[in-house]
Amino acid sequence: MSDLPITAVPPVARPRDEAAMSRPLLPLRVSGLRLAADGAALLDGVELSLAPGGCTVIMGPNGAGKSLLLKMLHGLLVPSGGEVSWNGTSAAQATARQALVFQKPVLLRRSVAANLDFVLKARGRDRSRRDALLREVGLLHKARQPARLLSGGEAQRLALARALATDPEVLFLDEPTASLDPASVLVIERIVGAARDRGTRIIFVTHDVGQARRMADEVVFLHRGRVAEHSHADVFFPEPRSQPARDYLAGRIVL
Ligand SMILES: Nc1ncnc2c1ncn2[C@@H]1O[C@H](COP(=O)(O)OP(=O)(O)OP(=O)(O)O)[C@@H](O)[C@H]1O
Repeated sequence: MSDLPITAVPPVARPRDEAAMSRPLLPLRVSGLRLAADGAALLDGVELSLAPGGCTVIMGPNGAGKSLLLKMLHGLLVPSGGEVSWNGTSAAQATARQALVFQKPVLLRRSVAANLDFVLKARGRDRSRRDALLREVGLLHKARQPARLLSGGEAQRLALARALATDPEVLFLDEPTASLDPASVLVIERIVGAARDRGTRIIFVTHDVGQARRMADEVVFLHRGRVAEHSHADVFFPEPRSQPARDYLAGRIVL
């Protein structure tokens, strides 16, 4: 739990807005989004519109605000100003229809299978899907093994299966392959790509330019807490418009 002055959204029950629940979560509109701590703006004036479908990759140098933006879009942090609207639904109310996979997966100290059983039961999903999910991420043969014995790549695949078990409309990934070997990276990318092809909206933070090229339909480039560029991947990689993005892609230090 952070002791920093940023406010996490309290886990309180909110009244169900039935009309909002039946609408798809996209398009997303973010306007004037600001997050401040101790008087310093960590995100400022963030404007962003995301259409339904596809994969948006968020890139930018260390400390640009990528993880904070993801957490605010997912309704885990309260903005200091501005608005996040998922097709008229607030970020806090959209959380349960989304999933977030972190760089370091947090797994239950139970078997691989029990990690999925827990989520399927908690979300009222069909528990017979468990084996199909484990097969999809190549872990069916490890179903009875304690999750704590999984390798880093296997643990991340289980975290991804757990996220997909909730049938999220939006899947956020925050550097999910940062410590994995190249083969595991490609496995994760294949699973995420398949989810995208089934209609899950993907929002993916990565520093890996090769991965961004493979995954992105469009790129949001953050710099110093602001959106420096938001372009289609076919435009961003060959001809980035902003100087920070040009420097970043060229491997130059971006401050
Ligand atoms: N709870 C917090 N309170 C105050 N400042 C914070 C808090 N969390 C993050 N920050 C600061 O906000 C800035 C943006 O952090 P964030 O984690 O979003 O960066 P990032 O773009 O994801 O970076 P990286 O690529 O290094 O993961 C950083 O300067 C960080 O130190």
